[in-house]
Amino acid sequence: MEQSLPVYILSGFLGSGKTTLLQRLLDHWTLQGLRPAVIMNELGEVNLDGLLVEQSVPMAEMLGGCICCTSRGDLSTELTTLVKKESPDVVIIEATGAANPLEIVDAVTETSLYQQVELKGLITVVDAAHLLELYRSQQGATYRLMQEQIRCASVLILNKTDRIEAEEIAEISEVLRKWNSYAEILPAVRCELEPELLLGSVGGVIMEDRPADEAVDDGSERPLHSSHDHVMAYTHYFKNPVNSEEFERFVKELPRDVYRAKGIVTFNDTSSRFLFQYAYREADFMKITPQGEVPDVAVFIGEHFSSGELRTGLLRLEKRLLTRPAAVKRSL
Ligand SMILES: Nc1nc2c(ncn2[C@@H]2O[C@H](COP(=O)(O)OP(=O)(O)OP(=O)(O)O)[C@@H](O)[C@H]2O)c(=O)[nH]1
Repeated sequence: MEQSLPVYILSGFLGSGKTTLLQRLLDHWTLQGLRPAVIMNELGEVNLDGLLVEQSVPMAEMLGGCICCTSRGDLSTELTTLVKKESPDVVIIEATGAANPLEIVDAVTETSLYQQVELKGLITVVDAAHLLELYRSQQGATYRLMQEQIRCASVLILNKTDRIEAEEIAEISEVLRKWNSYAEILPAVRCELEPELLLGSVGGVIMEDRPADEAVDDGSERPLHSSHDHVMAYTHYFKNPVNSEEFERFVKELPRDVYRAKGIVTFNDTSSRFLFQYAYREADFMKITPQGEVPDVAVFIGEHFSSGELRTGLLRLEKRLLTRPAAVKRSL
């Protein structure tokens, strides 16, 4: 199967240092011989940040609104078009400072239904001085939005530490830890971080395409790779059709921390393919005949759930896991 295209979301409040980081990451990928592409979203009609990005980097711009306030479909379409037109090796979405990142997560995973894209994680850049000031006054919409952006990050960059004292860095790090106990906190000035270190800390999503023999459940306690990270999205590409009743049961029994799921599946006991939607504990299945080549895929979005467990359950439905008697006994 083809490798999935990694997608990163870059979030953070206005002026926190997102563009500074974006440029660092683009330089890093370009030096590695990769072809990055960018989706930029600006509140104004002119993309000033975009002017700072190398002209050779393909870029889609969504101007005049914030991604989460315009239709989610727009971002999803934009991403699909960019992938088709530019065949990048990696995509980064710089979200406007006013956007709620969870809406963007939703739009990216929407695209996973039609394209081999995989949300790797969400990087949130925090302006240390700005947050400290807001934390001390504890109010306002900005404060709440920042809190939201911090809460759903898979890695936090505590930027602009040159603007606060050493004790304050410790103080604000504690605040970040309180709001998000999963994400690694990386203090920085001008987002000067080793890109490998940063990207390595994003974690969160299991690589789907491991060889089947690695996925054999031998009943041992060997933890699945990153199964308890702060996962926001798990994308599962099916290799086999599944039984419709078993799949419906699986969806119905999803852990509470998974609050959204969607996908396209082929059942081995029906003639049609189905689009399924799951939100707020309700599932909906619709017959579809997709245009073109569309993979069977399911995306699960939530907080702190174990993607390893979901993956195991789905592999089992696909009969890609060899369940040995010992393992069966344990689960009874
Ligand atoms: N003192 C200080 N300034 C910084 C640091 N990082 C970035 N800046 C400056 O902060 C300003 C905003 O940085 P950007 O990278 O454009 O921030 P942004 O989050 O993309 O801003 P928006 O596009 O408005 O959301 C720029 O003038 C940067 O040079 C830092 O660590 N310390």
